[in-house]
Amino acid sequence: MSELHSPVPAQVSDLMDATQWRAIDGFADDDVTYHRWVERGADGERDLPAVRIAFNRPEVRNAFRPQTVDQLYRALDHARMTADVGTIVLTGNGPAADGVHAFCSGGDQRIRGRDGYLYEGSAADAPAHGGRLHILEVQRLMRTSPKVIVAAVNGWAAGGGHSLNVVADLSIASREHARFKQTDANVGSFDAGYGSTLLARQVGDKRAREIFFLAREYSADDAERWGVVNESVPHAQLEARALDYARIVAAKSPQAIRMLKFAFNLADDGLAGQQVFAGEATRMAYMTDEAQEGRDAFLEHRAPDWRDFPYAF
Ligand SMILES: CC(C)(COP(=O)(O)OP(=O)(O)OC[C@H]1O[C@@H](n2cnc3c(N)ncnc32)[C@H](O)[C@@H]1OP(=O)(O)O)[C@@H](O)C(=O)NCCC(=O)NCCSC(=O)CCC(=O)c1ccccc1C(=O)O
Repeated sequence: MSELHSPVPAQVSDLMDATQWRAIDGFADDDVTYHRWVERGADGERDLPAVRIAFNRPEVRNAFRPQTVDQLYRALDHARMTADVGTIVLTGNGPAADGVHAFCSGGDQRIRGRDGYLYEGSAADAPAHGGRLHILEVQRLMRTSPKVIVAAVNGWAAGGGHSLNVVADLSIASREHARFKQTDANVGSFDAGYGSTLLARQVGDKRAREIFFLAREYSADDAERWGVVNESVPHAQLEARALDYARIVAAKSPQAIRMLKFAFNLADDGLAGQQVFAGEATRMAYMTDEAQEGRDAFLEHRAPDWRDFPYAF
């Protein structure tokens, strides 16, 4: 436990209990906020095994522009590489000035060019300054991250925001404010990858077609019944429930959790999924005396001695 308390961060959302979080150094971004779960007590402060990543553009229902996607990717990747983090809570800040809550409403249609979404202002000089569609890179990172990603759907999940909920490992929705609508076809877009295919796995083929083809709004309770979220909870309890999930995940074996996540993904992700699963299997193999003998024999310029390591039966 650290002796010092970090400053209590700004209250970025109605649901965030700021006393349970600290800002993470080097991430003073504005389109996305990134916080580490902490426990502050009389005897100091300690980090707890979850982070909170939130869209922070409530005035446009948390739509993402290229800068938003860059910041989201950077935070997710930092969380991926933080060894004592088991769970990533993905949510939206708000509500907006009109009182409406949003998780994410997908790509920002105001800056959509002919070949993708365009950077604005000084960011327009970024190396990849043409049209971007890199929320798909975020989706892939969500799949390959060994952490459990919990979507805390606090309001609108529309278009590409609907797809992010689909890609998350677990989802909880605000009973009063979460609303779901797959609007891609309304605006000439189509998530023909995870957003549609995994959705069909979750809700069944006919229902997935209905959600995409008809783009009708549905509620948190519908989402729970159909299997788009794990549970619908009272709005005020949303983030606390996500942290309950984080607490439960933290009580499990980290190795078992990541092997299970990658096993769930393997068939749908094809060879790329097999590679991710196999990478973890290789890591486990490296931990054995047998693999160490292979390495040592090479370094000692001798033939490996495998006699202690029988072929399995
Ligand atoms: C979410 C709504 C249903 C909410 O409706 P409502 O509460 O009535 O609010 P509004 O009055 O509509 O909105 C308030 C305010 O916000 C602005 N706004 C909302 N959403 C967006 C948005 N996505 N882009 C820009 N601006 C937005 C809205 O204009 C209002 O502002 P005013 O100034 O007051 O006018 C409803 O808002 C809604 O339907 N929103 C649009 C949802 C949508 O169609 N999203 C885009 C879908 S396509 C997509 O996400 C593509 C991205 C993607 O994932 C992808 C797919 C395939 C390949 C690659 C990619 C990729 O990498 O990007």
